[in-house]
Amino acid sequence: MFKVLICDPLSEEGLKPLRENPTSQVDVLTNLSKEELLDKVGNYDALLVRSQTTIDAAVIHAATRLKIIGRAGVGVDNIDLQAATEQGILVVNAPDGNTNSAAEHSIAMLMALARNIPQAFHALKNKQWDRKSFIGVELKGKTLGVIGLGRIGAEVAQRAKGQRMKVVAYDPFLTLEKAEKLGVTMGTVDEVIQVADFITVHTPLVKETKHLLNRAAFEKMKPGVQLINCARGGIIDEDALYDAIQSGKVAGVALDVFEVEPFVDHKLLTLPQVIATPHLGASTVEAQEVVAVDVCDDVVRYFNGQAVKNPVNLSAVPKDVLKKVEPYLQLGEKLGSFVQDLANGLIEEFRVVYSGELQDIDVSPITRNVLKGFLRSRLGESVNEVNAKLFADRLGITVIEQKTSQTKGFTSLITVEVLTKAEMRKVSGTLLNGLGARIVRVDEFIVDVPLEAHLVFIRHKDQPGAIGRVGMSLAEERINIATMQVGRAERGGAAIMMLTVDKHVKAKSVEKLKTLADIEDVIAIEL
Ligand SMILES: NC(=O)C1=CN([C@@H]2O[C@H](COP(=O)(O)OP(=O)(O)OC[C@H]3O[C@@H](n4cnc5c(N)ncnc54)[C@H](O)[C@@H]3O)[C@@H](O)[C@H]2O)C=CC1
Ligand SMILES: O=C(O)C(=O)COP(=O)(O)O
Repeated sequence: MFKVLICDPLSEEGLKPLRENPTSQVDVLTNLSKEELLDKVGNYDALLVRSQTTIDAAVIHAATRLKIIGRAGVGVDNIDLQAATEQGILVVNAPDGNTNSAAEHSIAMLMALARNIPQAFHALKNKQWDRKSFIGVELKGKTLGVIGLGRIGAEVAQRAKGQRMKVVAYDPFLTLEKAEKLGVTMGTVDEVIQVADFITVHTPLVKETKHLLNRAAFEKMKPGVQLINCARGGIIDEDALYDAIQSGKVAGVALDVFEVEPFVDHKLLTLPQVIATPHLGASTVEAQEVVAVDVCDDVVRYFNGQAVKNPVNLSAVPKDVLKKVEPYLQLGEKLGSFVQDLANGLIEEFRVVYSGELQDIDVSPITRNVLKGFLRSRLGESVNEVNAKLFADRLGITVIEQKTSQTKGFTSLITVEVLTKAEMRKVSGTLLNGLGARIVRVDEFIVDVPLEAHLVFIRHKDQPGAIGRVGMSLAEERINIATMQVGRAERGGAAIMMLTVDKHVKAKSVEKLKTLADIEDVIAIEL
């Protein structure tokens, strides 16, 4: 059973994946004060929010059993991602569900701004039939500057072209190919703001975009420019904006987002040139349903042990790739755990080699699981796929992911190699059709062993009686052998036994096995 706390209003329809999941308990507690949130968050495994609840480091530190934070929307600037990652908390969002709604809202704001619709309506409500004060401008033939041409920016650009506007855009991460496909002219931020009649921003709020439109930027803009911000408060410097409106440089502004939200009183709203909505870009029935379904789906996937679709603090993997790597996640974790039991001493290098059908796809989710399995045995349960790489970095372990065309006859093969000052240990595994996860090689020995809970790895001399003595010794401890594989490098030389047994082999039984003639090393492995 996992407990989910929902802190901001989410679509009830969208909560179905969670409500229908028999192993989840959902508590909807909106409008909690910071103190109440700090007090309650420690009881939950999952936390779902929109933009209103701030998940800062204090909340994360109080969230001692939290495993996943779901942001039912795009922007994660209200979540301390660094603190979440360090604590091994996965953050997921819903990046696609509200694109259309946010783009439509931006266009609605653009048109309302150009034709003074809110101001005119307000006058009418105040019983004034005033046609002179609200003469607008046409969009046709005007230039729209789009800053940030991602999902929403691109949709806005396309719609603006439908209004016969010219579109120029700035986005440092956009390929020319995509810009060409959208039929948009790209430029630097200065080039864009110098030619635009209307400017709309669609970037995330990050260090680089904080006050991107500041006093210096306003000076470069055309006199009478109009601005739209349906992305994040803080991309436009509100104090500089206020002054630019007062000076007449900026003729109109449409704002859906603000530097501090929520508020009831804002100095920008005292100006007649400013129209505004209270962060409504994503507030449609359709968007809310989809974003809630998307985060709830990911939460359920997470607790079912499946890879999530929209991770924020892990690299995202496309759906078709996820489908291919998913069956290997558990194999990866078990191989990591296995090789940890084999290797002694300070680890210098940790290499995961992929071949066969894994050769051409993004295997990073598997590598994270291998590393998690490996580090968990050393550092405990606090290690997970979210923070495994961070822990490896801190331990000075170099993690290398490698691909090779050498399949050794398997459809796919994962080999984990661990290099310490003293030795190099390696183990290879695969998924065999109908037989599940198998270990197929340990160091230089070929084996075929199911990856089961209790394993015993024995190095011995290839001499008559060695196998029998091991069997007898385990029988005396009432440990039943389920399967046994024997391999040797050469007749009479170094050899190994790989046993799967029905119960945990305790340290004293391992020590007893080590005293037997021709037995060189014994390792009990728990997966
Ligand atoms: N008002 C509302 O209710 C909503 C607001 N949003 C906000 O809209 C923004 C954009 O969302 P999406 O388009 O879905 O995100 P996205 O990630 O698809 O697009 C963001 C774009 O900004 C670009 N970018 C990043 N740094 C930049 C920089 N320094 N200068 C210029 N461009 C830069 C990226 O390359 C990317 O193309 C986010 O801040 C999001 O939080 C999203 C949905 C609803
Ligand atoms: O998705 C986003 O980034 C938004 O800004 C939407 O915010 P909301 O979920 O409506 O509080």
